[in-house]
Amino acid sequence: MIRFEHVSKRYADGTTAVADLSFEVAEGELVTLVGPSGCGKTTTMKMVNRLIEPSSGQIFLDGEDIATIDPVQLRRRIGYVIQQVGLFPHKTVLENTATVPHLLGWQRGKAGERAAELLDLVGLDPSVYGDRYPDQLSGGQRQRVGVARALAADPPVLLMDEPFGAVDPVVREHLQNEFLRLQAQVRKTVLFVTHDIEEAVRLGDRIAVYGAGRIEQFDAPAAVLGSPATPYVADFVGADRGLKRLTVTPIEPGDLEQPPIVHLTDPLPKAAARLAAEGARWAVVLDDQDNLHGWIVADAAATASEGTVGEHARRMEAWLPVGSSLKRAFSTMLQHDAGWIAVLDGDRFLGVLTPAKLHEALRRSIDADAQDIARSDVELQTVADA
Ligand SMILES: Nc1ncnc2c1ncn2[C@@H]1O[C@H](COP(=O)(O)OP(=O)(O)OP(=O)(O)O)[C@@H](O)[C@H]1O
Repeated sequence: MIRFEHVSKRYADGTTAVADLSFEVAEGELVTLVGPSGCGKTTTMKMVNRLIEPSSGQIFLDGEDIATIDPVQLRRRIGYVIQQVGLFPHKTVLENTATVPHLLGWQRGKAGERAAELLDLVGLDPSVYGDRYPDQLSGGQRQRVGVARALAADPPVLLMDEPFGAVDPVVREHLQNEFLRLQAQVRKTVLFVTHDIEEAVRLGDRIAVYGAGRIEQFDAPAAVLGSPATPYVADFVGADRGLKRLTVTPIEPGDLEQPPIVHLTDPLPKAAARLAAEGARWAVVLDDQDNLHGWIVADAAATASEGTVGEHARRMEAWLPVGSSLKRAFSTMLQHDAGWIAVLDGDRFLGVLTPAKLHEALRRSIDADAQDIARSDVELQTVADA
């Protein structure tokens, strides 16, 4: 969808911002460009919508050399979101969102409808926020309007330059998650600039790690974290790779423990006997449809001689869908101050993740990586020997 072929940019003062870049972003793929300040990320991005012209090389959009496309026409095919958002202060949120459809000459009503639809999509109720002005919004809400505006004319490509850079870490994580959900729906081809490796790992289908003016590694997040291509990447990714692996390692059914299970309608003595027989201190409580309700502790079950489990069960709020990252599991545990969390497949209870199991899963993931690295070393050695 977007292809760079030997692209370089030298500014008038002699600064080489990027040199000989070649890479490709597939349709519907989200590629993050990550690297320290001044390494050429923004220059790369601005060459795609021709805010900056390359000194040499070619960039193709859907097979077409963008140098041959009129810049105004080109920019209509490309949504652009920047950190400063750049909303018009004297226009309402709805008018701001409808900017591009207006420029494209859409009927007023149609443009307004589209803008409202987009605001809804980014989680802003148009009936609440549509008539507000940008200074009546929080920083996070302004960023959402920026994303809605970039998507309004339904461009196939989205360029995002540190779009969540100016908000605090909690709002940032929120916006990242919302954006991932949104991207799963709209499947745009996205180039996303960030200097934050965590953000790059969380959002990117693939990551381009920039050194000074060049890409040091272009790979899937797990590969960048697990087998950095150069010492520079290893250094940039950081020494705490184990922690970062939390982000890319999913909870798998095999990671889960199976505690005793009782049902809401079970008589208490029966549940108590079950717990005693298994030597368990607590059991998971399911409802009649086998959906998660909560848990019951052995003491509560043993001291009451009548009634049902439902009368003594506690609700369980700490749960996650299977496949969620270990990082989410960890933060859910902390947030609920829970010693374990329930893992579900849809509504179906699969088992529980405990801190010990979480640690095991993390170890497994790091070890698998180490083996991968060892294997690729061996392969390189074999090639060198041949
Ligand atoms: N108009 C310009 N004239 C001269 N040099 C420039 C110009 N714009 C950028 N540069 C230089 O080109 C290099 C790459 O800049 P660029 O903005 O692409 O980096 P970046 O990776 O996006 O950095 P940051 O994360 O700080 O935004 C830097 O050394 C910068 O100083």
